Amino acid sequence: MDLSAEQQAIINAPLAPLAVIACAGSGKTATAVRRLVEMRRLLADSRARVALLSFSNVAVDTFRQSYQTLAQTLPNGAGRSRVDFETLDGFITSHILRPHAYRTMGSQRAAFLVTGTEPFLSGFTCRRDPFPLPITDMKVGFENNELFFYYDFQGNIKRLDQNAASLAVRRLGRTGAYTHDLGRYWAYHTLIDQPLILRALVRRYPHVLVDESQDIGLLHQAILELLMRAGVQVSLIGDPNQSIYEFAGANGMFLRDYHRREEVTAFSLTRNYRSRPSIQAIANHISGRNDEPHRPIDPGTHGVYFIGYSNPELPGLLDAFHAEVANLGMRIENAAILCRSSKLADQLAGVNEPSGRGIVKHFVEAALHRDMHGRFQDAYKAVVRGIVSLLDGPPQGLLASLSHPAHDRSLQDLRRRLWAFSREVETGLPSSELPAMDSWHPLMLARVRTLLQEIHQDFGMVPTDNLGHKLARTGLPAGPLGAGADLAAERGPRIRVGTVHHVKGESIDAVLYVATRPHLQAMLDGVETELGRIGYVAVTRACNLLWLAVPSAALREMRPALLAAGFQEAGDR
Ligand SMILES: Nc1ncnc2c1ncn2[C@@H]1O[C@H](COP(=O)(O)OP(=O)(O)OP(=O)(O)O)[C@@H](O)[C@H]1O
Repeated sequence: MDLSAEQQAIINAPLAPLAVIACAGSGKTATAVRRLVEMRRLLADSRARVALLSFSNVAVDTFRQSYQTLAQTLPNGAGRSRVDFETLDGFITSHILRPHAYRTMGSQRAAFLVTGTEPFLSGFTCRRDPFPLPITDMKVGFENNELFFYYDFQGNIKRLDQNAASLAVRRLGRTGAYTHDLGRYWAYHTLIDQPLILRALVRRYPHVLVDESQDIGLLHQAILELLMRAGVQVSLIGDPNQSIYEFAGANGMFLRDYHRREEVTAFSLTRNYRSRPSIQAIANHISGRNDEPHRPIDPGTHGVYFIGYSNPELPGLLDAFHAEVANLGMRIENAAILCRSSKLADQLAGVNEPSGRGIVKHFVEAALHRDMHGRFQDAYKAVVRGIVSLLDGPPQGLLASLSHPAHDRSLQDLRRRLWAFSREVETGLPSSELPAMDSWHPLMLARVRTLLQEIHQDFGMVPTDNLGHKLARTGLPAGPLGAGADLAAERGPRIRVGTVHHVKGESIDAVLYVATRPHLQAMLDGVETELGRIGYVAVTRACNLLWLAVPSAALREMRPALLAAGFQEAGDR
């Protein structure tokens, strides 16, 4: 790869904290992993380790694989294996929470994550008027160097009575349980209460590199600040204009302001390797930046178009996009239809509300995810919810541990068994194309019963009584669960539909972004708001073809601004 001068400068910078602000498609992955190799070269035989942290397991795996190839250039014995790749939360969990937090929590057992649906949590609430707040709705903020408890009221922060909240959190802490937010709270306090742990971490990881740093939340920042004060050199790399997790306390400010610190050196990446110049021009218009396209101008039929839609016309618009992708010789697996909300994504993908009642609904949902939409991960998670609901007093934390693969390796075998059940039509969850009442239901019941017996025998987890009653067939249709499944099969593979959040970090050949009027307005107004940044992320995923679907009712008013931004109107090709 022919690296740019900007990329080289970052890779070869001295061993010190860096702040790298990069535009979309600028090769952050390639740069960060090469920087890591160079850091390892500079550290030579030092026993110190370097951690490269990101926010998704996919990103972590990409870094790991890429490093394994590139690190071949390091001399033998240069400590090349002393690097760790993890998600930021994974790092906090494996180095602080799991091994050490129980002492600070006053618990007799190792800390464990809960998803929020575990029945025992109903006994944990925080005093609040007029109704107590479930502890799972409690959030932790960070202001003026202090943590505080609050809850979200229609998008606003409402501070809780701090004493009452702290009492509730400590009571839950004594059981060893934590929610995502409370996990970070306990990690922070563990580092303060147990300075030996902090010192050991600094010795082990004197250098930490955080990719996608715009996603660092306030509590993550609080933990990183403790590590930095104790001596860890932290480098941040990311794009503040792609900060789309504000609801989780990540607004990109930590990254944006990091270069102001005395010990930090600022760098930037301003060349987009991903998108055609016409797409890059729109990205510049939205972000107010002047980033440079790497790819040459090429007039072909690919490009950027807007097109009006009304709700009844949406299926036709999706078909037209599908046809255009095929016409241009692109692969449909490299195309995506994106929107802001998961509700609209489900509607566009044709996901129906699952039929059936109670626990049966989980299995119906799983079968539909698998058979109609090819969403195997979602199918697995629905099966996990169904099976855990059928266990009598399941081990605490089981639902969360099974749902988040990275969190607990001891459950590998059970996870495999549940994966097999959720995938295998012949031996596990039956096909949604069977008549639901008379064929799918009895088969499902018999196979769930067998699976529960095996789980009892092999893992010691006892099933509940009255399985037949809990898995009654009430509310199931006489015909197939996925009415229309035959039709879907006949139409062949379809372009995937998802939210913008789902495709963060990806390069996608052809993108159709289905926007509402507020989404469009926010995007055209720039990247100051989160909604505007979501539009920026959607646009900058596209390599070659970008279609923007605009509500017909807004077309007249928005046309001038869309043309000014660099879009062409679809009919004008
Ligand atoms: N020097 C280079 N020469 C050619 N291609 C490059 C170079 N650097 C990176 N690329 C390519 O650019 C593409 C985009 O890179 P990458 O996905 O890392 O971008 P990114 O900065 O993470 O983008 P985003 O933040 O928008 O997800 C990749 O296909 C990568 O291989």
